[in-house]
Amino acid sequence: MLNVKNIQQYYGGSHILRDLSFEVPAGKVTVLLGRNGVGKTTLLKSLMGLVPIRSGSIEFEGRALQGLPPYERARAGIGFVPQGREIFARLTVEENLRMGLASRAAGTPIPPELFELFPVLQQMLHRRGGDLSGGQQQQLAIARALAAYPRLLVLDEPTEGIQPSIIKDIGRVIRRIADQGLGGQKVGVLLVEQYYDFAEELADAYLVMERGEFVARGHGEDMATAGVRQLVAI
Ligand SMILES: Nc1ncnc2c1ncn2[C@@H]1O[C@H](COP(=O)(O)OP(=O)(O)OP(=O)(O)O)[C@@H](O)[C@H]1O
Repeated sequence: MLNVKNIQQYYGGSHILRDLSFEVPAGKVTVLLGRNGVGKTTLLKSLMGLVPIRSGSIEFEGRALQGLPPYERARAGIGFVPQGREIFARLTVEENLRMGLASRAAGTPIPPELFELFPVLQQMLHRRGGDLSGGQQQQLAIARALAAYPRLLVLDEPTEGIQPSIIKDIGRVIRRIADQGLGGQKVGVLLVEQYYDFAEELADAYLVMERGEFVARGHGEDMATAGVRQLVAI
């Protein structure tokens, strides 16, 4: 469903993404691992149109996305959960979720499924985002991305700084979305993660990045035998 071919990206003179090609299939979790600063966030920002690529192609469901602004990529069916969550601290949980509906027709209700996935958000609907714990904010950021019923969910380190019980909840939600879809449609997941055990548990497929290049890739069940933990150990 997402088909990326030969993308190259530069920050000024620094060559950050070096000829990357990969696919993210529907109904599967594809995990991207790598140490700090290898280019994972830059890759996600390139997919979302937040930084320009120099060359290569990004196709989603057969449609070329390169050159389109971020809101059109969101409207095409891609939900993005950025690193650090970036929820609106002064808006309520409900208002944050409504922001996620901005690409849908006016008056579209918040999908009730979101509260099944994250019951805590129902309880906190009228609290300000900034008053939630870090883990609850992360759940809100994921729910906001899901509000528009994306067919591709892109997450940048959702476990960073989150307590273990909420990490488990987030893992269950990611698995459920990949297995059961959302709003009757299949969903592919692209997950950037540094927490190896979480990544291994969820991965149907994996990619390992070093200095802007993929140095290993394969099926999730082969991660242990392929020594991926050592490749990303700090
Ligand atoms: N706006 C920018 N301008 C110039 N260089 C940048 C910019 N953003 C990132 N870089 C550089 O690009 C490289 C890749 O950064 P990126 O944030 O994509 O890595 P990452 O793998 O996501 O790391 P982390 O896990 O720490 O977020 C790094 O060397 C970084 O210093």
